[in-house]
Amino acid sequence: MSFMQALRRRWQQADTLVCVGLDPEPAKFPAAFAADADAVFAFNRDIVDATAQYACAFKPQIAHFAALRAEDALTRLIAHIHANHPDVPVILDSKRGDIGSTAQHYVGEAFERYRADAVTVNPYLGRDSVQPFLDRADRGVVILCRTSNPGAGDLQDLDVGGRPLYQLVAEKVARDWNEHGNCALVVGATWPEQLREVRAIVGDVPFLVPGVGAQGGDAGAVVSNAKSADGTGLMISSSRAILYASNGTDYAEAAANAARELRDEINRHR
Ligand SMILES: O=C(O)c1cc(=O)[nH]c(=O)n1[C@@H]1O[C@H](COP(=O)(O)O)[C@@H](O)[C@H]1O
Repeated sequence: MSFMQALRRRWQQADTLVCVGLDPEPAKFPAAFAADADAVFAFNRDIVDATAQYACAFKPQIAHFAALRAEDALTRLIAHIHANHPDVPVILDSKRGDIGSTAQHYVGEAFERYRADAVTVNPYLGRDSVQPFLDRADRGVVILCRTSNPGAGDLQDLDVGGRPLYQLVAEKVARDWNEHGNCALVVGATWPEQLREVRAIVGDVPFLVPGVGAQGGDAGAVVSNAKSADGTGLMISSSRAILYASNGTDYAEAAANAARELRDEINRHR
């Protein structure tokens, strides 16, 4: 089954638009992990198992693992998700982008090495840099459009023939790059107006929407402005607010509660 089929099925069957972000920061782990040599894997595994029922996707962020030399933990974590929660697709957040010959190796990294179902990609180098990802019709290509950070507009809002650049990115992806129907767009929860604008341009193309929780975005406004015609179309992603909801012995339960509360808040606005 392709990433898009798995995502749509998960939206329907589990009735959730929550994406659980996996961004390990050992300093924030509960004390019980201090003596655990495999803490990065063990903590994330516990979070995954506690939150899977509320998740339409998991999104491990690669730098959080690589900086800790924990690539092996990332490999095992994704294998654990596939084995134990096979209905929940995995988006590798690596925001890759390079000339085509190098991009091919990033494709191998995401889909062969880590066995992710989808990957985040930076479109700044243009279509040929994204093409090796687009060619993998079975995998999702999640393309940065209007990011959640305060400086998103520095470049993404620049005027290109009377329109901001992020709108052109949205249009190109939806009309030209999405030949296999495997594209999604990143639009931050911190920008409700832009969410509405991009939805109007791209029809039902799914959005990955980070920026609720720690970055302060309003999940209700995201849903009202950016849901697709059938009330889905969104992977609303939260990392720290779920992962570190408690650093006590109840960390897994607290993470599950945070994910459930986010799901319920989202569903109230659908
Ligand atoms: O592609 C992303 O996932 C992403 C895009 C974006 O515009 N903003 C953004 O915060 N992210 C990622 O989403 C996560 C947000 O984490 P929290 O703010 O803790 O929920 C981090 O892993 C970011 O790298």
